[in-house]
Amino acid sequence: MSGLRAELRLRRDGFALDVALDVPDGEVLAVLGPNGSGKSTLLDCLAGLLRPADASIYIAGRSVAGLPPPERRVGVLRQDPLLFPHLSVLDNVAFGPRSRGSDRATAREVARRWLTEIGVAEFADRRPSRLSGGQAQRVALARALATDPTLLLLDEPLAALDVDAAPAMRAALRTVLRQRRAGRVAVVVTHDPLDAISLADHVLVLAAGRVVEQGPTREVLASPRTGFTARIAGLNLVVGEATADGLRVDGHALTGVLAEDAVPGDPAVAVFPPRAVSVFLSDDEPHGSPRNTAPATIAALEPHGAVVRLRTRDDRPGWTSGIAADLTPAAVADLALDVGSQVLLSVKAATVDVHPALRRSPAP
Ligand SMILES: Nc1ncnc2c1ncn2[C@@H]1O[C@H](COP(=O)(O)OP(=O)(O)OP(=O)(O)O)[C@@H](O)[C@H]1O
Repeated sequence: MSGLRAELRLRRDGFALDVALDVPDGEVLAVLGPNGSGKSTLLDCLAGLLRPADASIYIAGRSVAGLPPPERRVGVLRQDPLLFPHLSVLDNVAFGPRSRGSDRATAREVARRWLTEIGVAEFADRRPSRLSGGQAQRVALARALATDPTLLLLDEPLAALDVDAAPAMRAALRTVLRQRRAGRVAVVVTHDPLDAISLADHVLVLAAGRVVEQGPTREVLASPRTGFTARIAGLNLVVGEATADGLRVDGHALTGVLAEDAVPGDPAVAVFPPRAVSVFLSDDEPHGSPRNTAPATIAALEPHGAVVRLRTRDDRPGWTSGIAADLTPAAVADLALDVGSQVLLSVKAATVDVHPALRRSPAP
């Protein structure tokens, strides 16, 4: 048995955590949930900082529930990089392999390799006080990886970074987590559905200490069953392959804005909000951007606050399958829309963000 498998029950005044999870080897789980839902508590249990009596945790087939943190082979990255101020960047990263028995030269070689991998090798000789917050956080990621953890725990690794520093860290996380390295599972706590989409194979949503949703990332975020997930997701997600100017889905093009690290030919996901989708009758002249206009069939029309949310059937090739669009009640009446109506959907290219996505099957 490999991967991560855990069943945890913990009680403390006014709060109970009750979670079962199972992450296959090499894969990434994103943990989402409102404040106070138990995300950090879950990570602390996995790391061994909390050791509830009622727990079974298997990492790579090894039972670790009774083990203290250093014996679990778990790497942890928190919002605060917590680097040793008196050591150079290189020695901060070499510290893990050193304490696991590597000699100094080998530990430094491992450290250098990870610093290079994460793109921060140029800071090897600096003290942490001379790093920006974003650089320090990337060094902390290299430090967590240099211990060769079988479980990598990331607790909101982007939350403390400002908007300028976050992209480099996000790219570093994508590089590392997309390797889908055999013998390693990663669990990342995040508030950002885009990070869940681009980093994680599976999503687990916690509410008040319990799992309220769990499953493949795209399924959970595309068909949210709870209000919380709907609020954080609430976006159209179209999976395909990146092109030079957008996404290709089943041979059909969707023009959009490519994220910096999206590579044409690689798996990608296009993301756009329901309010960015315009709806026309099939026999109307196409409006908006003709490039992103394609036919769809209405599957459902439901009130959604002040608007009507339309969903399309997911039975045709291309990007218009299973899409949500928000319309005013007046527009629904004007167009005489009903379930089964044939319509044209149009979405402006500028509102379609194309992000790298994970490959469907793990790398060999
Ligand atoms: N050291 C502690 N002792 C007692 N209760 C705690 C402690 N830390 C957290 N709690 C409580 O445990 C519950 C879960 O907290 P936890 O920090 O795991 O949630 P979270 O989902 O990580 O929240 P956030 O998104 O705000 O970080 C909360 O009710 C919190 O008040």
